[in-house]
Order: sequence, then structure tokens, then C-alpha cells
Amino acid sequence: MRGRFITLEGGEGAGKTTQAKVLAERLRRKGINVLLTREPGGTPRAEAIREVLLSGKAKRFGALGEAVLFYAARESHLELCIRPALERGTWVICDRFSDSTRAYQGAAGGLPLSVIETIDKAVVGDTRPDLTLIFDLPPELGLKRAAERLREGVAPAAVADERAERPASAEGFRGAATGSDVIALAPSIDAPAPDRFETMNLAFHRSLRAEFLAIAKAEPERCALVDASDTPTRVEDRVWSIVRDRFQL
Ligand SMILES: Nc1ncnc2c1ncn2[C@@H]1O[C@H](COP(=O)(O)OP(=O)(O)OP(=O)(O)O)[C@@H](O)[C@H]1O
Ligand SMILES: Cc1cn([C@H]2C[C@H](O)[C@@H](COP(=O)(O)O)O2)c(=O)[nH]c1=O
Repeated sequence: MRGRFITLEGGEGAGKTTQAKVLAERLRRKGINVLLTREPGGTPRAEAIREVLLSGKAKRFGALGEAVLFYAARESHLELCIRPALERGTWVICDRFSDSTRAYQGAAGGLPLSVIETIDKAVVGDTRPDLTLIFDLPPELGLKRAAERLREGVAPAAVADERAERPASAEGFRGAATGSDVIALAPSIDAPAPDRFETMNLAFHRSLRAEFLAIAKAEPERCALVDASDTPTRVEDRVWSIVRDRFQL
């Protein structure tokens, strides 16, 4: 049976990475094979693109240029990592996916939705998430958390983690060759400094929030809203109750 595809979406510092790890552990405790991954990233090629995008080096290409790069990374990720895992029956938990492009490069970045939808159709096809958890909180709070994370010297976690899973191709996870469980990614991009999008102004982050809320409202069969301003334990419980109900676990 095909695995389930779960994505986590939302603004900066919303707690997606924190909760993705907890969810993966909870599912594993139920005996489910889980691939925990992130976007942009998940394969060496996509991680290299991540470095370019988050450093701000691609900013001068505008929202269209950045969107094309996000989709180049997504194509590699889907082809070498996500689709093979789903076909093996592994559940995939992905920290950000297409809704982020729609919010960041679309609503907040000014790229028309029709352009994103065209590229999305070509790259993602029918590999759509079965469930998208949308983490909602005021951007001021999310940015404060992200700033505290930086002050504590904690880089946004590299979540590519395949445990028992192994990619079929040489372009798969870097850690596969060494057999490591959690993939250690190149430090340069995850060094503690605000990334390209964290440095945008509050108006940008407000439009992100509005777009994520609009997506959740427009697609209630796929999306579930999570109040990310709550305590970590409460958020964890809410996530688990959504996942349990959705997949009848
Ligand atoms: N519910 C919560 N309450 C308070 N702090 C939290 C909560 N969840 C996560 N945090 C903390 O906030 C910071 C950001 O969390 P995390 O990295 O999980 O967010 P994120 O949504 O993945 O962020 P980004 O998209 O910016 O990478 C971390 O330092 C984390 O420990
Ligand atoms: C997938 C995707 C991501 N982004 C932005 C959103 C964040 O600012 C970074 C990713 O960093 P994180 O710490 O892993 O959250 O990239 C984007 O603008 N468009 C996208 O499609």
C-alpha cells in the first residue's frame, strides 16, 4: 500500500520542524516506516539549491527566478526521495512543500498564482499531500521565536532522516552512503544567521499568514489548521489528534 504524504506549512518560527520530529517518532512507535524530510532540500542537489536560495544570492532573479529554483529542488526531491518512499509504503513527513511557494513567492512575493500552478502541475503532478498541517501564529511571535533560536545558536534543524529507509539512487541523501540515521548537512547554510526570508518586513510575513489561512480555508479536505501559538505539548497533542483521525490510527 502506498505510504501517506504529510506536509507541514506556515510562517517562520511556527514550530514545524519541532513538530515534524515529534510526529515522526509517534508514527514510528506505531510501527510505521517514516521518512522525515524538508524543502527546499532532501537530496544533495536540492540542498545545494537551498544554500543558494537561503543565502539570498538568488534574490536578484526575482520571485519567478526563485520559484523556478524552488521547483528545481522539488523535482529532485520528488523523483529521488518522496515518490520512491511512498511507493515502498513509507510515510513521508515533509517540512514545507508547494504551499510555501504559493505563499512566499506568490502571495507575498507577487508572482501570479497561475504561473505557480502551471509549474506545480508539471513538477508535482499528482503527488499531492494527503494531509497538510498549517501552523498558524502571529508573525511577530514566529519571528521572535526564530530570533531566539538564532540567539541560542541553534540553526534551523536539518531534518532529512531516513532511519531504515535508503534512497535507490546515488543522488539520494548524503548520509545514505555512510549509513547514518540523521543526515548532517553542510554547515554553511544552517549557520546561525537569519535567512533571506526571515529578514523580510512584517508586511511580507503578514501576507504569508493570510495566504496560509486562505489555503486552509479553500482546501479543508487536505488542510488542517493548528494553533501554533500554544505550548509545544498542546500543539503536539493537536497534531496527533488530527493525524490519528485523518488516517484512522
Ligand atoms: N509551541 C512552541 N512554543 C514556544 N516555542 C516553540 C514552540 N515550538 C517551537 N518553539 C521554538 O521556536 C523556535 C522555532 O521552532 P521551529 O524551528 O520548530 O520552527 P519552524 O516553523 O520550523 O521555523 P522556520 O520555518 O523558521 O525554520 C525553536 O527554537 C523552537 O524550539
Ligand atoms: C519550500 C519553500 C520555502 N521557502 C522559504 C521559507 C523559509 O524562509 C525558507 C526555508 O527555511 P526553513 O527554515 O526550512 O523553513 O525558504 C520559500 O520561500 N518557498 C518555498 O517553496
